Amino acid sequence: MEDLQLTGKLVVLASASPRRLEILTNVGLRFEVVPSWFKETLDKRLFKTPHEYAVETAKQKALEVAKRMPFKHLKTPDIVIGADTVVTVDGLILEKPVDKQDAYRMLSRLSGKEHSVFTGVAIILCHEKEDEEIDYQVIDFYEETKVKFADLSDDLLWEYINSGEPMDKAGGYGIQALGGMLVEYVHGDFLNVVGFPLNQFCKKLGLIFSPPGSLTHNSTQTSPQGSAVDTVPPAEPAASSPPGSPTHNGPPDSQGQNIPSASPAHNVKQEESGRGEEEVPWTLVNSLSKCSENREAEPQGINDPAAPDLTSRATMQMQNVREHETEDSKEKLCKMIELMDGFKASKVLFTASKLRVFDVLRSSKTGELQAEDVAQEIKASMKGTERLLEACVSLGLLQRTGKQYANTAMSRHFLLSDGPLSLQGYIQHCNELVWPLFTHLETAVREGTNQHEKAFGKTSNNLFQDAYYSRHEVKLRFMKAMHSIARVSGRDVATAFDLSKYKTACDLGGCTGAMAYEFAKAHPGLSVTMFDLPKVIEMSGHFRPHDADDRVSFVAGDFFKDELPKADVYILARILHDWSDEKVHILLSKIAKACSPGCAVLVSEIFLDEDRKGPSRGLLQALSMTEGRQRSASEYSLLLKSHGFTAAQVKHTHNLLDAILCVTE
Ligand SMILES: O=c1[nH]cc([C@@H]2O[C@H](COP(=O)(O)OP(=O)(O)OP(=O)(O)O)[C@@H](O)[C@H]2O)c(=O)[nH]1
Repeated sequence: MEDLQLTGKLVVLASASPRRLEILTNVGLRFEVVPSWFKETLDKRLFKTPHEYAVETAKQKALEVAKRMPFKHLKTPDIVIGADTVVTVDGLILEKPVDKQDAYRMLSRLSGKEHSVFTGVAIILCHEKEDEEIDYQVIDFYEETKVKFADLSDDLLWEYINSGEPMDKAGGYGIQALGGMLVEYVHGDFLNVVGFPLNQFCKKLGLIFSPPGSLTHNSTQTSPQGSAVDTVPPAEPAASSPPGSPTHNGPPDSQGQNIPSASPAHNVKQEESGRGEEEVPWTLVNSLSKCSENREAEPQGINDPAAPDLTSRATMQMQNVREHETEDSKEKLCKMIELMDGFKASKVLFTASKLRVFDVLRSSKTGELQAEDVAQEIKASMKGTERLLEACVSLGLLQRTGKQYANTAMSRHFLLSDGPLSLQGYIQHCNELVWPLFTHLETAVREGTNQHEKAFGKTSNNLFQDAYYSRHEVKLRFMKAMHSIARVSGRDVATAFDLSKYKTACDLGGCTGAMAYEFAKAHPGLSVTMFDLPKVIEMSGHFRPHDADDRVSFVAGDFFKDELPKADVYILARILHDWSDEKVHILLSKIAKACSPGCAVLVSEIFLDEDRKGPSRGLLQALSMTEGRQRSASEYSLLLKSHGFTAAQVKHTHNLLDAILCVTE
């Protein structure tokens, strides 16, 4: 851990893939996610091999983010990671299917055959120079994994396609989930198929960042798979470029290039978000990088002399099947236990948050405390505190070394009350408002009504006027909840679409203004008016950021009754789900009247899958709704279309809220 050379560096994953996020989070890498806007449209015919295509796409994805961040996010990353996964079969490169028919074409081509999965990875090291220009060093590599599919009937394929799983996956399947059922064998790195070759990535990181002395820097490292280092001139546009184009100073995947040592060239930056320590198990990473030359010795499968003979392979396969079946039923049992205990886990999180356990641990000198010190700080019993802390450890909210408890990276990220991405406001809302409503779920289901009266002893005809904004402390709590959601999801929503042609925006029901500030930050040419009830506006000052942008202004009014401020783009973030279709029509018709041709409406909500089978976050939320309903992207698109807003672009942000943008003709 002391060896860390990533300490204080801003590491960015230039990917919207939730799998890549999970793989890298699981190993303790601390990073920000900035999905790339690079369109995967490189001309495949220009590449001699599929892996060159994947590597170049990965590189362009990462470079686009590395070059955008200093302007759009006003900070320069130190390291940007991009990746691209493709499947190759019959000389074709398969990416993500565009629709169900495309998924069918892909999967029926894969049926009964072995195919290759290539993931290209690019690691961009950004060096700020004295003249404020930035140097980009590119280290890229790829990994190949062979996968064999069983013979698949059309019925099975369609059942699988209708599950919705294939749509955002290279080759149209997800090996980590239902798609695993289609697979006979995998030769090579499993995580490479899932979208990120973790093992080789760690080796590369080890070579780049291992501390001086433990490895020789700038010596020639031979990589088992293609690995190249380029330096990209700072003025290079992030446009698509085939191999050999000016972004390359060397061949696209020539082997045996130098791996630069990034550590000496980097200024260590300490960011407010607490990127002070890294939790990557560096000893492991360093040993992996040292082992990389031994890779060829691993048994590769059927043609490998080191592989077991046929008889023992058959026995092993039978054992695998049995183990798989037992594993499968164990997995189901685990899922059941998780569901049964889910409410306890939520309540542990709520209680630890309410008692300020995470803040208390952070405030201690060393960042760690023993149970008795925590008990004293939170004014609770020793026995109860110890149980709570242990439960938190089991849930990944805390970590314990000996008797000392400390926050995990996840808690530091989301659970400190003053963190930029703090979810405390929303957690408190869940504890104080949603939890009591859910204790009456059975009656809510029987009666089809919201249980506000049962839970809080008050009838509410208008949830906002009668419940959320009736008392000062309840209003503040509700505003804090909305604030934390807007802070966590705001940047992804604000950057979901190119809004550069618009000059003014109006965030309707924007509550504390957090979303409006994110839009202003993301779009330097945009002025944003935040429009909400007078009762809300009078308290929005509590939430004003220190560096508040004066392009954001606040106007009080009721969007159902009052005239709307004029704007080129109307933002409805987390608004429409609260209302019936009838009320949504009233609001949209008011917006349509205020709009001139070319104006846009951006709706940000949890989008239900088209078959309404998920995401469960949206469907669970619906259970405590009053007159509103959760909708899919196409339902929102239809509502908007009926008021003349067409040409819908949908963005699944993989954050708390998705977004759809529609424009008037
Ligand atoms: O078995 C699996 N195979 C592939 C995947 C997922 O498929 C996609 C591949 O697409 P791509 O590399 O273009 O990445 P995107 O999702 O578009 O995200 P970027 O923003 O990085 O371009 C990838 O998500 C794999 O994880 C899978 O899940 N299982």
